Amino acid sequence: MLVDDFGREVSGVRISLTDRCNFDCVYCHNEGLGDTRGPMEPSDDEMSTDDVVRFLEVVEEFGVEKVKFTGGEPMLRQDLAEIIRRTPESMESSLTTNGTFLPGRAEDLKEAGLSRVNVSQDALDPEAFAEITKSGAYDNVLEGVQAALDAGLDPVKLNMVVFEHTAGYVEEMVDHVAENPGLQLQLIEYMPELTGRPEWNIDIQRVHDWLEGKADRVEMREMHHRRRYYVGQGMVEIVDPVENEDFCANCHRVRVTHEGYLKGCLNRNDDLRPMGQMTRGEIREAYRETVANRVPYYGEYLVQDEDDEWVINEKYIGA
Ligand SMILES: Nc1nc2c(ncn2[C@@H]2O[C@H](COP(=O)(O)OP(=O)(O)OP(=O)(O)O)[C@@H](O)[C@H]2O)c(=O)[nH]1
Ligand SMILES: C[S@@+](CC[C@H](N)C(=O)[O-])C[C@H]1O[C@@H](n2cnc3c(N)ncnc32)[C@H](O)[C@@H]1O
Ligand code: SF4
Ligand code: SF4
Repeated sequence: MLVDDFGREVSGVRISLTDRCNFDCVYCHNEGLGDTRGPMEPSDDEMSTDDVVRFLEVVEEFGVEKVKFTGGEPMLRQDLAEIIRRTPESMESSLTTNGTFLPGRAEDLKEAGLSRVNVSQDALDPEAFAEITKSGAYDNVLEGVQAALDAGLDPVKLNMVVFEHTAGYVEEMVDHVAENPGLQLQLIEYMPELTGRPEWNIDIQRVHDWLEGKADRVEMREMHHRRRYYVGQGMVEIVDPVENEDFCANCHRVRVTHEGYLKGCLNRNDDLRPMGQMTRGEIREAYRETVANRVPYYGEYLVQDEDDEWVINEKYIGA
């Protein structure tokens, strides 16, 4: 496994398969690429099936153990099951989706080798859901979650971004997973730096404190040192990257954009390496360079000045 200059092994890759989406969530960071999504129109800049598979075969040589498929909405790719089927057997594959296309397709994905799925569901209330996603697909998403459970995808994680529009629904969502075996919940800290709406922010520490009092047991996950709270039959994990040096110090994934650009960090677009029509040997080299240039975003790329403000480390200005 390759290790970067900060001692972080790269054990996983996170691949955005498309920037297209059938939703228009008010907070969407689109995996760091800004709002370039068009609803359903076909796109000619996406990696082909073969490009994705070739990349996975190369990183398998470096001992990468896990791949996460995301987007945009990755299930808009009709070749998703084929990609999963052709993913090297040694790698665990998981998917992050808005869930709308899971009914009727979850079983195929499971059969193709998908291990588990994360479904974005920000509330148990259709009106709040519609306001956030700009879609009327609430029932469809619930059906998608059930289809994933029925297909035996395990676990099925619900992703909920904690921000102004959803804060009032956190308790209900925690109770929901506590009562439903097979479901887990990820409470994701809202990232304002990629959306430009700081006023929607909620202090995630308040949620940690509340869960600490409610949980039967608390664990720390190796990746990102995320805290996991066990409540009833469910597990609630907090994903809190913002201004969190410990989170970045334990970041073990390289990312790939839908056009096939390697990228060392979600929050940075100044280290992109296009794989384009590269040969396997060239991809190998580009991957090595990406890992070699990885830096923890908070704590190294951004550092705190004397007023505790996060500013770009001088080393990286103009680099
Ligand atoms: N800044 C930052 N945010 C991340 C990172 N990983 C996940 N997130 C945030 O968490 C969201 C949900 O991630 P998911 O795609 O569900 O996957 P995950 O939670 O990272 O992975 P698993 O728990 O292993 O399924 C992402 O879209 C980001 O908003 C990371 O490395 N850095
Ligand atoms: C970009 S989406 C891509 C996959 C799929 N379309 C979905 O919604 O699950 C991946 C995850 O990013 C989260 N996300 C998007 N914008 C965010 C933001 N500004 N802050 C925190 N999480 C965000 C979403 O809630 C979703 O769980
Ligand atoms: S469903 Fe996912 S990709 Fe689509 S707008 Fe919402 S968060 Fe973004
Ligand atoms: S370095 Fe930090 S911000 Fe960048 S991807 Fe890793 S955890 Fe996220």
